[in-house]
Amino acid sequence: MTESTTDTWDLIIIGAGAVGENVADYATKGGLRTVIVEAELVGGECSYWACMPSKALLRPSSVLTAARRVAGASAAVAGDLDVAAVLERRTGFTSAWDDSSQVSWLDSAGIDLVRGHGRLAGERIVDVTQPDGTVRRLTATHAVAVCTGSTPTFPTIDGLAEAKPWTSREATAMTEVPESIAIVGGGVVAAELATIFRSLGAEVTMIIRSRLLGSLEDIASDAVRTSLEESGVRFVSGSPSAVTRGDDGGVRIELGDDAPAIEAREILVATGRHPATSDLGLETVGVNPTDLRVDDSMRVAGVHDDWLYAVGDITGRALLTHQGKYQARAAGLAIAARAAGTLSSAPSARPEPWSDYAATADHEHVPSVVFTEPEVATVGLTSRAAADAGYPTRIVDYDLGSVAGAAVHADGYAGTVRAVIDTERRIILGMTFVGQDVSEMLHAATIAVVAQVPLDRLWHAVPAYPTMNEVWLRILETERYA
Ligand SMILES: Cc1cc2nc3c(=O)[nH]c(=O)nc-3n(C[C@H](O)[C@H](O)[C@H](O)COP(=O)(O)OP(=O)(O)OC[C@H]3O[C@@H](n4cnc5c(N)ncnc54)[C@H](O)[C@@H]3O)c2cc1C
Ligand SMILES: NC(=O)c1ccc[n+]([C@@H]2O[C@H](COP(=O)([O-])OP(=O)(O)OC[C@H]3O[C@@H](n4cnc5c(N)ncnc54)[C@H](O)[C@@H]3O)[C@@H](O)[C@H]2O)c1
Repeated sequence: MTESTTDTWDLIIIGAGAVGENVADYATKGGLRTVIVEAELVGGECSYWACMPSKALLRPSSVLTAARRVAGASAAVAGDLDVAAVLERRTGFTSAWDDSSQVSWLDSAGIDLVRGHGRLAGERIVDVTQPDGTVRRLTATHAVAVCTGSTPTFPTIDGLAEAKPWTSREATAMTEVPESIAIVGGGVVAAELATIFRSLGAEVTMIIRSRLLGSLEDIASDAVRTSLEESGVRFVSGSPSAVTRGDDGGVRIELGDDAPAIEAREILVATGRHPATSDLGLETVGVNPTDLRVDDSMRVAGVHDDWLYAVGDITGRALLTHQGKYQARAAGLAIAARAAGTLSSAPSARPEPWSDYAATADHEHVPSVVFTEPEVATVGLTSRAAADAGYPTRIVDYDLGSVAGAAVHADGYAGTVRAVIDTERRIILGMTFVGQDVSEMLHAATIAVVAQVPLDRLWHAVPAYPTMNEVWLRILETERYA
């Protein structure tokens, strides 16, 4: 990539994760001259330490499990996973933590790159501390977008920092599988990594202080916990009070209250993430780093002249790559349209909901997949969230295993589908699918939920036989007749 000599652009973006890249792409297509500032690798967390390597590590064991569930195929897979090959395939997905191909993409998309740590230093000004220590001042004529992601949250536990705990970064980049690992936390990161470590042969202990995957429907969290337990994962209730790393290199974790201590080779902390707003200079432009608020075009509230945007994990709205990229499309288009004068820049002018300039679906229409065994695919509101929001609801559950397509898919297929129905408007507010390979069934539900397709029209969306999607018909029949 050729080094740019200018220091002024229409739009400056801090953070070249998937989200920053998409803001840049859409704004550039809208005619803006755009630069992106990146402190580590272009591509961000998802490409190198999150979505891609974790899913690459999970896939081999799902394929093996799937083959073992089909008589006739199972005999052909007598062996175990080839751990070295699994790790090597993972490394391929991260391009061995080399971002050259993503840098080439920036170049081809006409987006400039400045490497270094970016900090706001006043209105539309970003100071970049470059790898050689020099500071380069960049100025934006229209807008700055902060897309710096999120960082792991560490609980206060005596000795934790000294014990050098793993986070999802060390886990997804591991070169050897530890013989045992204790995982603190019961969210998505913990559940997916427990699945990975167990499938690769580690002894796994999960230390959870509340229900596993507690934000999901109980049908999902119960199924994943049962499956992890059946695979040999040990569950311990509580939260660590102290951790020490011994001379043998292993860790000892105290839980307090006379509970027996846990010993393992490594401790992995997966207790949530928080917006990466520290050392970003937000306070120089009057924004409290712990209270960053955006409208649906991702414009930061309370900034003089309304030139600052925040997009992706940094907003804490939905810590998911696809949702951050969706916000990025809205923000990139809104920034370009405001620069062109085709969209109002007035602080009071909120973008029209469901327009190109608004990330409206963030509020009640977010899809996500937990890639455990079984998989959990969800969109929209859970039954609890729908009730809390005051919607009149009915829950309709259906046994996915009793659908003909599922019986063909895997012998003894086990799974459940839950629809949360708004009984007044007769639309689906949320859906949860639990079972093998349900991730690929999610998008039909996303369309139904986002488009608010009436149940009586969904009746005419005929699922092909014999596929697992026939569960849609069963859900609608149950809603009508049961
Ligand atoms: C283990 C794990 C697995 C996940 N799996 C999935 C999944 O399967 N599907 C899914 O949708 N989501 C998944 N996620 C969530 C997903 O990774 C995030 O939602 C996504 O990466 C957020 O993108 P982002 O661009 O906002 O932030 P990031 O990807 O974190 O990018 C931010 C970028 O900003 C840079 N940066 C930060 N501060 C500065 C600064 N001051 N100056 C310059 N550069 C800076 C960083 O180096 C980084 O490159 C997973 C997360 C984890 C932890
Ligand atoms: N497949 C995916 O899409 C995927 C995969 C991984 C991560 N993510 C995203 O990353 C985000 C972060 O995930 P996460 O799992 O790190 O966070 P989380 O907020 O989902 O879960 C944190 C867990 O840690 C527990 N916890 C917190 N403090 C604790 C303590 N002191 N002791 C014991 N337990 C404690 C909480 O009870 C909770 O179970 C998620 O919101 C998710 O959107 C998505």
